[in-house]
Amino acid sequence: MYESIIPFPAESASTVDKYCCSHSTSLPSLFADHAAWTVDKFETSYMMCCQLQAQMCVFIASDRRARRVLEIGTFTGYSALAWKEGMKAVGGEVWTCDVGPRAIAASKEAFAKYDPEGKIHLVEGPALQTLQEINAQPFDIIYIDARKAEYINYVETILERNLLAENGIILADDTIHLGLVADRSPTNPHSAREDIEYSLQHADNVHKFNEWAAKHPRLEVLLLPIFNGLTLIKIKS
Ligand SMILES: C[S@@+](CC[C@H](N)C(=O)[O-])C[C@H]1O[C@@H](n2cnc3c(N)ncnc32)[C@H](O)[C@@H]1O
Repeated sequence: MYESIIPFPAESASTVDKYCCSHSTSLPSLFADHAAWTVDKFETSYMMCCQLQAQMCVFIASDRRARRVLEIGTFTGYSALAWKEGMKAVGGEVWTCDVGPRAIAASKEAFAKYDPEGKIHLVEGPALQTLQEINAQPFDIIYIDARKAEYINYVETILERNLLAENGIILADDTIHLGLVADRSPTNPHSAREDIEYSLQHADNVHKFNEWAAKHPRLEVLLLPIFNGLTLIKIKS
């Protein structure tokens, strides 16, 4: 039996990633165009999810026959476009929110170009306010990809306001944060990063969320070591 993470040196990991992308259902060309545009315009383009994760969003949305997705953290709109793509057969809609002026401007530009039908709704403002104010018709998928220190509050508000549809799923991104949630010893190569103080702060916040979610009596939780960590959450029936 293999462990859940098979270690690869960085170069092999990149080759294996490309292999997985090219052996998964391909994305329309707009995704490569938009990713390249984001890399060109944003020094923080690493915040955008990777191609394989976008392929996963498309797959999950279509597999679950989702009609309404709520996304917390738009950035330039790459993952929102993936949710829309996954719901194209049913004409589903995405509500995505961001607070950063540059992200808002960039995603507006992207949605004007790639979503002329207006299936993606950009909500401007802090996520917690959006979660408090958004029309409480339930969502089939809620994707959390914004401020790590607020992940607990996001899920608490989702529960309080019944924002998740019956059999709906919450996906919380970046929940192993470079493995630093579990291992910050020198054996983890990321413990020697230049931005280690910042990364450890992130990891602490994510760790608090992971502990809280795993112990929550109403939640069923699966933390997967894919991408930068992805937690699947559903409400116990
Ligand atoms: C990791 S990026 C999102 C990436 C995007 N989901 C994608 O894959 O293309 C996180 C985004 O969350 C936004 N953000 C951070 N704190 C926020 C908050 N309190 N409310 C709303 N958005 C926030 C940031 O401006 C940033 O654009």
